[in-house]
Amino acid sequence: MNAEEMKRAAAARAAELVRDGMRLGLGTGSTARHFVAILGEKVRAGLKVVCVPTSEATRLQAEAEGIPLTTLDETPALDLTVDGADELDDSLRLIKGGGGALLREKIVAAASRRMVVIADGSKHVDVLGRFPLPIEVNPFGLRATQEAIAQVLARRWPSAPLTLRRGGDGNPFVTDGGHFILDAALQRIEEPEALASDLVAIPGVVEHGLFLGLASGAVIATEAGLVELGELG
Ligand SMILES: O=C[C@H](O)[C@H](O)[C@H](O)COP(=O)(O)O
Repeated sequence: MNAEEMKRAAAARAAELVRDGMRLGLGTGSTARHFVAILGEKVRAGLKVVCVPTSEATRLQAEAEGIPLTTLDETPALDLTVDGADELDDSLRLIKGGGGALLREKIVAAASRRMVVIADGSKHVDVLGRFPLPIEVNPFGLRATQEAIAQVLARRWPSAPLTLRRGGDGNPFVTDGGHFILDAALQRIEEPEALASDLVAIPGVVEHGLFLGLASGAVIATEAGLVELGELG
């Protein structure tokens, strides 16, 4: 199986968890995209669900698929969110935000009774951190916030690069919420919980890509087949 086939296989397994009447969170990214496509097929075949998308990109795809959408204002509690991840470890701790959707993804995951991660085997790691950690910041005071983050990081990572994410046009990448993203190349995050509390204490930090205690299960597609972590049902 190539990477896309693995993503599709993980998404198809997660789609089996969906029941009539469910309120769903729809993730963002190339893996979640497969889930939304499969869900669209089921909806067109008669499945009744309402869904909250975690990004404008996912909202557009879901609309095109004919999936009924709602908002967290109308539907503040969800049954299940299915989303991809940039990295996950055996304890279902995640790094997310490679596509810049981390803020809405975290709000939606936190509003869901269950969050199931879908990924190909390359995302499953022993220690988080090889994927640069996305940190979403308010554009106001960018440089001051960047320096405050660098000081916090320097306690454990004396020379970790902290880079403002840019789009293809060279301008700063802007999230759906109108914020910027700083990517921290940390390589190994031995204590993600400690780093998470340090980051949220910095004014100007809107959110970070460490998802801790949010995922309840994962479906990981490997060459040898599907591996399930945690609780799916
Ligand atoms: O902001 C993007 C999201 O956190 C994605 O879920 C994550 O980047 C994984 O995306 P993909 O499935 O494309 O690797």
